[in-house]
Amino acid sequence: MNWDDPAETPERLVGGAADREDQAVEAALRPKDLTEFIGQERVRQQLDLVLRAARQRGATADHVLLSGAPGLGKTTLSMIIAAEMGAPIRITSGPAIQHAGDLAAILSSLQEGEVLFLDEIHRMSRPAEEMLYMAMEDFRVDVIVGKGPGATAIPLELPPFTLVGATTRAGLLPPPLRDRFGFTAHMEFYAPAELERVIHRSAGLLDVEVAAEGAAEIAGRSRGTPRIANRLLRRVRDYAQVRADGVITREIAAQALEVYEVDGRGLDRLDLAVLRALLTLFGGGPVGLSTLAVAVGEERETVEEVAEPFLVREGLLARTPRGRVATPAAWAHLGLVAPQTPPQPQGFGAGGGTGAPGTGQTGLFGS
Ligand SMILES: Nc1ncnc2c1ncn2[C@@H]1O[C@H](COP(=O)(O)OP(=O)(O)OP(=O)(O)O)[C@@H](O)[C@H]1O
Repeated sequence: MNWDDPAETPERLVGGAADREDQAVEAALRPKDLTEFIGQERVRQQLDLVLRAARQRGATADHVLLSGAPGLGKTTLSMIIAAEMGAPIRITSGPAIQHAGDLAAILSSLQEGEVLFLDEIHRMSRPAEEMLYMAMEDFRVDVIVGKGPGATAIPLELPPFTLVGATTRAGLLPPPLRDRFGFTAHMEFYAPAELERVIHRSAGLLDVEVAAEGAAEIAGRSRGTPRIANRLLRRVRDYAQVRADGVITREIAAQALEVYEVDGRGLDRLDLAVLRALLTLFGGGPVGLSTLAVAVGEERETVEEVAEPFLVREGLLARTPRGRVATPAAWAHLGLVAPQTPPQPQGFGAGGGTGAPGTGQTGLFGS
């Protein structure tokens, strides 16, 4: 199962990728200029300078690369760049550009100064990527006409434009592409206080009354991600409307998120299942990834790519050469006591094993 695919997992409240409802409502919640954009102070200041300077020179802004996890505001920032430059914006993504011709068609139809937002730029095809090098540097592309020995390259001049590339994996970009961006910004996860501001702002726009402690309660469960904060806010709003008087207090937020199975730290059912298995079935590890996945009844990739990154980030789980290991914080979070002497690994290498030792899986994961 792909937990970040909205079609497959509409119920995953703490996934970073946008689900259908997010896509429908996000436009209304997006900050429209840099002053409205919350947090990311350094990125904001640097970008402000880049854009102001370009405006003063009457020039098109330099190409911008934004990297960071899903839902941190890369699309929002690209729209703000266009708005600040008074320029139109064209939005596309790496997977949508599979042939160089697809890119040539987009580039040749850009207006002067237009912002081209290329999401998931690391997923573009190689020929398109190579075409982009020249377009970014010289505002020119060579369109190849014909095939084989008779093929000819016809140079095509482009109007100056600003490419805003977004990627969740800056390390995957080939250096020649990375080097062609004049400004690169890495977006960090948001501090709880910043997420509280995001929640108050969104609550205002959605016409929902939220108390300071209610916003703090939601912020603490939002995994440092504005998209998740906005999504949890909408679910808590539903609960407050149906079960209370519509006002989001700390109690209402906590009760609502318990119903939706998002715990006080933002862990959901899958995260907790992985952690609980690691602690109760394997004494805190080390245990191989495949064994852990079997124990929670999930694919290895799901555990590795969906649950683990947040558990590692939160300091609850460590990946070691001998397998996955729970940290003291994990024991504390589940209210369990770590065994005095860590049990010896029972033959589960990092590459996998065959299943939980003797304890069986039905009690914990049978439902
Ligand atoms: N700094 C911020 N201040 C206020 N709201 C924000 C901020 N950053 C993001 N948001 C909100 O979070 C939502 C998601 O942001 P956005 O779509 O820009 O994320 P993204 O990084 O482009 O995600 P993806 O990588 O999935 O495309 C937006 O609707 C926006 O309202």
